[in-house]
Amino acid sequence: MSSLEDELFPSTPGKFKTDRTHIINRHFHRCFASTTTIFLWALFFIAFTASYFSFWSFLHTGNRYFKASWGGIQWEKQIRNSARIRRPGGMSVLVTGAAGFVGSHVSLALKKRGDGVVGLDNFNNYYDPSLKKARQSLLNSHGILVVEADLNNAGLLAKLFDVLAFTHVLHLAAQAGVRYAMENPNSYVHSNIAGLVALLEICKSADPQPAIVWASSSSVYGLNEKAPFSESDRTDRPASLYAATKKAGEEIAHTYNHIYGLSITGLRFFTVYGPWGRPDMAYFSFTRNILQGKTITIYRGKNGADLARDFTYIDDIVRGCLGSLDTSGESTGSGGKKWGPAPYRNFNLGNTSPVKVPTLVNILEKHLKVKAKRKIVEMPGNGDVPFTHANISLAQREFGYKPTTNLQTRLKKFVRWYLSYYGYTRKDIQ
Ligand SMILES: O=C(O)[C@H]1O[C@H](OP(=O)(O)OP(=O)(O)OC[C@H]2O[C@@H](n3ccc(=O)[nH]c3=O)[C@H](O)[C@@H]2O)[C@H](O)[C@@H](O)[C@@H]1O
Repeated sequence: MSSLEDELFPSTPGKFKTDRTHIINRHFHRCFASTTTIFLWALFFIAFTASYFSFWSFLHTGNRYFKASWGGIQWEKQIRNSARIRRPGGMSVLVTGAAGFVGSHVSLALKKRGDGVVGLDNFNNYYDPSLKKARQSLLNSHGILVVEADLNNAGLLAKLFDVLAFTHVLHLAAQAGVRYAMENPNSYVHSNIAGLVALLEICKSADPQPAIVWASSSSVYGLNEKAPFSESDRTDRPASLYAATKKAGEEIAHTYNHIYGLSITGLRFFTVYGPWGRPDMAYFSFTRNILQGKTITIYRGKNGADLARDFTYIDDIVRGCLGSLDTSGESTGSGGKKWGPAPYRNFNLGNTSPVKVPTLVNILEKHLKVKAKRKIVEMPGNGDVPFTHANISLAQREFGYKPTTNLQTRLKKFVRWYLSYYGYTRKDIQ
């Protein structure tokens, strides 16, 4: 069977080569006999080389232009439409990780109140990309464009800021997940370190510079035992590479604030849950396994102590993100210099009431009306911390952050979404 490769190359290369050598030699000597001919040949050679190179360079740039999922007049128009501000004093926000759990929720909330939003997401397959695509469709239906690209694509980032002077960047794109860091450490460095620096480099050079709000994590408290966790507590003992990259992110952010005058706010999210959530998280995977009759593994800490998390509902997190954006203050740099100090802030966004993991399972059982098959195992040394507990008074003081929801009632909302999204009917769970 002939393949494309067969068509590009002769099936028996060099077959006639020896037979034709003497004829070629005779032609060669005749042609190069006079200096005029040599001169003409030289001209021909130069012309040929020049057109060869310009042809390849055309192909290269042409390819980029035609194949890229971004760029072009139409694309720029879509960006401007998506970022159009529809309220007085509104903002135009670049949301990275817009097809993610928190990103999609905040993008919608911004759009609904009249701010302009452009999303960016690399749609990686850390978890089912079809869920990310579904979130993207939802955003599209509300007039939000989500550009598919990686943070490390400096050309694209530069182009975005070329097309639009974003007033704010909400940076939520990251390699998430505490335990996966042992499997794929490089993905954390790629997104949470290199990607963050790539973004800050563009923001620092933008004129005007945007204000930045970004997702840090409660995991930066690591082995901290003092409860509840306050922003002034130690964060120099991370328990996972994930936490270490988030902590490094806070230090990197500080550097860009200090040198270039970027206004930067880090949000330490505490185990966020809710509809359209992340399938890798415990509340989500427990739900899936319970419904499928599979055993769930519940980790237990030292001396049989239950693990606990300050589970925080997505709506509270959205309010926290909006509050942070609204109070972010201005960046003070341009042309690689800063003209005065700019805000540098870190806030806990938690719920202030930790819940034990077995209690989370009890609540799910109640809403799902299915008994879980539980397997209790000792917490493996894979980056987990025994508990998290947020002190949120700083965020409360700065922008009135006040979590209003409890796990019991809000998990019901998640379960309802889960059942409908995955096509369960009432009959399936009775
Ligand atoms: O708040 C945070 O800082 C972090 O919250 C979550 O991390 P985590 O709290 O570990 O959330 P889950 O993976 O949902 O785990 C919740 C609890 O369930 C436990 N768990 C998890 C999985 C499992 O199979 N069994 C189990 O008992 C974990 O040990 C943990 O105590 C997110 O995955 C991180 O991206 C985020 O930064």
